[in-house]
Amino acid sequence: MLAIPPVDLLEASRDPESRARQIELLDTACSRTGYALLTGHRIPTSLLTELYSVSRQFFLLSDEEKAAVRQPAPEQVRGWTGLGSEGMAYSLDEESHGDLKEKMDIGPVSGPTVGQPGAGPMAYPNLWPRSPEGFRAVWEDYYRHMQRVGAELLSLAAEGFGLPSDHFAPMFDTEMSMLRGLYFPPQPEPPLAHQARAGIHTDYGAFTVVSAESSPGGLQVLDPDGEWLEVTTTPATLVVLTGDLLAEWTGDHWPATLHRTANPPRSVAFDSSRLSFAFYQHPNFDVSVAALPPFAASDPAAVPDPLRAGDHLAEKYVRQTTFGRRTAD
Ligand SMILES: O=C(O)CCC(=O)C(=O)O
Ligand SMILES: [Fe+2]
Repeated sequence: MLAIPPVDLLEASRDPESRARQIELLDTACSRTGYALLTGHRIPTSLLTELYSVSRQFFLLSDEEKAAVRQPAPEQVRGWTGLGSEGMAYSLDEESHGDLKEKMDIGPVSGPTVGQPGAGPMAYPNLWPRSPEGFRAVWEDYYRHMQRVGAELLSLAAEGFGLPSDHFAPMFDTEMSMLRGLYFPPQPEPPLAHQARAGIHTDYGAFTVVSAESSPGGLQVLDPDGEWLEVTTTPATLVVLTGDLLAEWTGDHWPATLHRTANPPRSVAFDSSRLSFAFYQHPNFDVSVAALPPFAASDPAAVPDPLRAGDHLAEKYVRQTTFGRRTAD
């Protein structure tokens, strides 16, 4: 398959013709390969350097120190969990051993969802580590950039679907997006059978925007022929994946991307660690998600019940964090 050029957000803001070209690239990438590379995102290199630096320092603290910000409950997706604590594949009802990763999650950094349980089970306040210094400021700054990049992607998507540029904006005005830092440590011992750095899954929201180191044992997507394709990541070339809600909105014109994080080859596994940052773009808790007009079935009997975004997200996260349970209790 021919490589699809990256979507360039600077080009998309240049003039109508350049914008149309970027919209077409996004549509081709999302519909054919399930992911797009993204440049022109205007995230300062210095911020990316700081993000990787404070995050590596955090993950290299002892487990006792990191436990001060441990995730409090399965449906409260905030804070740190250690190696083997969750299994992404359980979100698809696939059994696996726990993923060989540590993770740290934050949600919105400002706005009405922060700390308001009434806004849904995922609207919990963030948990901030005391060390390293500067962690919170850097993560908040990066989160805001991700919100902006995510909003720009939704505008391009809407225009590509023949809808007004701001079609999605009201559905994201109290969004519940999430930023997850992932640390995949070296593997001195061989993994168990069916144990990956992150098991096979689709992401649950709208777009996922990933920045990651290009070390061995990285992101792979399943292509339509059933082949696992390596996705080349670097901190500054972002990777955009389409999640479950975009698949619903587009009637699978943009299928939710099946992906996983592979283990490093044994020959380099002893000293091969990897950092990755996934921003999961989630709408407001109570948004009803159904096929948009260009994709809606013409036969009313074929129209499925709309999905409530918050219910879908909460259910998936609980399965992922409890190795398959469907409710938090
Ligand atoms: O390893 C990565 O870069 C992405 C991991 C992933 O897909 C996820 O945690 O949702
Ligand atoms: Fe993912």
